[in-house]
Amino acid sequence: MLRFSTAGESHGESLIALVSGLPAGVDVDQEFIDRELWRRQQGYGRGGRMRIERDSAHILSGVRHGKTIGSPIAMEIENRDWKNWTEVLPVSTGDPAKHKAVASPRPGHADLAGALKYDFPDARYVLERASARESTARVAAGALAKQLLAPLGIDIASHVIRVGRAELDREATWPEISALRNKEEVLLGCVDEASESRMKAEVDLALRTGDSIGGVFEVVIHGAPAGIGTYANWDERLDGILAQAVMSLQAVKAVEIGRGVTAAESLGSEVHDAIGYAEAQNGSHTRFTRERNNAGGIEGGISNGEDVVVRGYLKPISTLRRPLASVRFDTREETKAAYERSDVCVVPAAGVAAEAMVALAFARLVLEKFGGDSLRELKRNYENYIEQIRAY
Ligand SMILES: Cc1cc2nc3c(=O)[nH]c(=O)nc-3n(C[C@H](O)[C@H](O)[C@H](O)COP(=O)(O)O)c2cc1C
Ligand SMILES: C=C(O[C@@H]1CC(C(=O)O)=C[C@@H](OP(=O)(O)O)[C@H]1O)C(=O)O
Repeated sequence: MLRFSTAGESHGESLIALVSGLPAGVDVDQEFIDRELWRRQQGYGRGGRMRIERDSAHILSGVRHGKTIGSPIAMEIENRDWKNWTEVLPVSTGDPAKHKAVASPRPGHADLAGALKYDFPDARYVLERASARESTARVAAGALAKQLLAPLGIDIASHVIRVGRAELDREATWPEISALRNKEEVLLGCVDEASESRMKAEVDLALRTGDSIGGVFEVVIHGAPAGIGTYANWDERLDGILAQAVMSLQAVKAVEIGRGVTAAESLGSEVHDAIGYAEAQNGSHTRFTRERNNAGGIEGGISNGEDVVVRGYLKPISTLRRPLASVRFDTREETKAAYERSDVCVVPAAGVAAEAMVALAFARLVLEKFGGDSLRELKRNYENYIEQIRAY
């Protein structure tokens, strides 16, 4: 079974990703992993921290001569900012006088709920692990899942469809979405220049006014066959599994499959994707066709052979330069919420982290369905099934 977990705090020495259950023989390209980590660091509206970090995964185990060997893979990503925090946040007892309290909880962040739960006098330790710095380790793990899926012809990319009130005003195609990954400069990860400059104006307004902003990203799985996930049991449905994977990311407050949100206000004839039949097209595993994909490639909890489309809705960042009202942890006096520094907009970065989560969730289901202790065995099983689907 493909499993992964992460460890590490935002200003600790490093982050750890531990991935087990990958078959042997999968190519692991260090440059690809680091490029994914770079992509997660990009986007207009990020704070000062991204000028400090230069994320790179150091592979500690499970890979030899550039290929997986079937044993657990541990990766370490250094926090460059750690050296600025060694006295404030030492692992050993240290000097309590050096502790820098996060004295008043930030509405929207984990500060208050976390301090109450773990019985901390302030929120310093809470934000250390609640921080989305953790998503770095997920991206490193997700890069391995992507490298498992690539030889099966399954590819995953994301783009931004909303920042605040500014929305992408046309449909995006797969070639456009996938090409965004090759850009050397990322503004807001949107396929359309005019829409992107409206999105930038939304971020500028938040920056100017000491506010913050959220938005919507879309993750697309391209090239997947029909038949992944099942309606047979509630916890095996592909839509449910992807929703949990994406919702687990910091600041994601809603998940949509295909056009799930607007479907609720539309008629069935406008929503459901009529079925046709034609000769197999390039790259398509089935000869059943759809003119549109409002279902987002999933029906009955099963992939139906169309692109799988998952959207994540991000609330605005919680830390505000012009903070909301809060209360001091120590005296209970009214004050403003804590502010040190912060991102203002993270929609493209969250999209990259969501790609990783989607890749890990999908790779797990692919491995469960097709099995195999080596990539060769997996590919043989997979290609057999693709043949079956083609011949249906
Ligand atoms: C890539 C990324 C970067 C983030 N950066 C910040 C930040 O700089 N400041 C902040 O207050 N929240 C930031 N967040 C959001 C918080 O991590 C998140 O709101 C917090 O952990 C509380 O969790 P919740 O929003 O899921 O309830 C970021 C989220 C993501 C995905
Ligand atoms: C470090 C990252 O994001 C951080 C996520 C984050 C939060 O509260 O989630 C708060 C900020 O941390 P800091 O106060 O150290 O600047 C962000 O920079 C990252 O994305 O790699």
